[in-house]
Amino acid sequence: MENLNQILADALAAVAASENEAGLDEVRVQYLGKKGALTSLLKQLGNVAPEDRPKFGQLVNEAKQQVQEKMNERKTALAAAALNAKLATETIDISLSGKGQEIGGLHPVTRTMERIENFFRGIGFDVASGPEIEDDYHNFEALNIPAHHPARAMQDTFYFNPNTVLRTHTSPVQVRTMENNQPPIRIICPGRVYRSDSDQTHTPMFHQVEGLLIDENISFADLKGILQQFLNVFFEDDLKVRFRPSYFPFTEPSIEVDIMRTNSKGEESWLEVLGCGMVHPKVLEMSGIDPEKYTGFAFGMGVERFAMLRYKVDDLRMFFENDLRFLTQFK
Ligand SMILES: CNC(=O)COc1cccc(Nc2cc(Cl)ccn2)c1
Repeated sequence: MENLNQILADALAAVAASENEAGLDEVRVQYLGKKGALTSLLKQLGNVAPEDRPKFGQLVNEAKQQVQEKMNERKTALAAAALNAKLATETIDISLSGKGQEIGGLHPVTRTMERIENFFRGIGFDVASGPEIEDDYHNFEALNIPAHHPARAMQDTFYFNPNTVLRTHTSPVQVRTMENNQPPIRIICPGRVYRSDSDQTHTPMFHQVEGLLIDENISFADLKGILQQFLNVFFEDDLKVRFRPSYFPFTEPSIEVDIMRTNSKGEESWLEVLGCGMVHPKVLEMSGIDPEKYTGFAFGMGVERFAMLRYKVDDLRMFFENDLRFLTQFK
């Protein structure tokens, strides 16, 4: 009988000492299995006096029952511990500060284009767009740029083939608008343009906004008034503006517009900011608009140039390098 008590004590100690379900199962096999220590005791029933056999059998079964109950408790405890351990690795501390969602911002060139657009939308212009891959006619000929004109040369223009180019300005959008609409026409055409000469102050792709206003009785005074007002609003200053004679094949007269800049030492200088002029009668005529009935003016400006002036950026390449230290300043 003391043998049974010793085996029972060992079994209960083994259950309590089991670290995991596998260990617990080994204890089950060791004590309750077919060849288990407790089960084996029943095989020794033959050695027990007949009158003691019922009692002995009962004691052994009670011992097995006790071990099984302890094993069930231990199995439950081990499972709970395993679950808590797993949950502990998956807990999220909701009191931690969030990663935060960075808000984006617009590119300075985009901001400048929208600023220019907003002014002209405000005085009744529509915004027109068109293809960046253009045919020779819409990019040059319709603008009175003859075949031998230097602007058509390869050092300025990207050619796909003799008749297909990357547009060198957004004027073709204005030509297409004139071809498809009769006056009054009031549009601005912002967009990408391409020039094959690239160096420190020129990039092969840059942005322009051109404008076109055609109606009856449009005069040079309208041109001056609207562009003076645009420049004052854009630069938020009552600027001194100079309209200087120039030449473009598509306007007559042609004008280059300068604004007066004063540097930190108070020295004044004229700075060219855009070109404009009264639309050449031949350009109107080629696009189906009667120059005897209608007159108009047009202008063109480089967006990066305006962005550099407004944001005091001194290197054109900054706009294209996507350096976040530069771009995050414009959020
Ligand atoms: C950056 N751009 C500049 O310095 C000068 O741009 C200019 C100047 C004068 C006129 C135009 N555009 C234009 C368009 C048509 Cl459809 C007819 C006549 N003119 C663009």
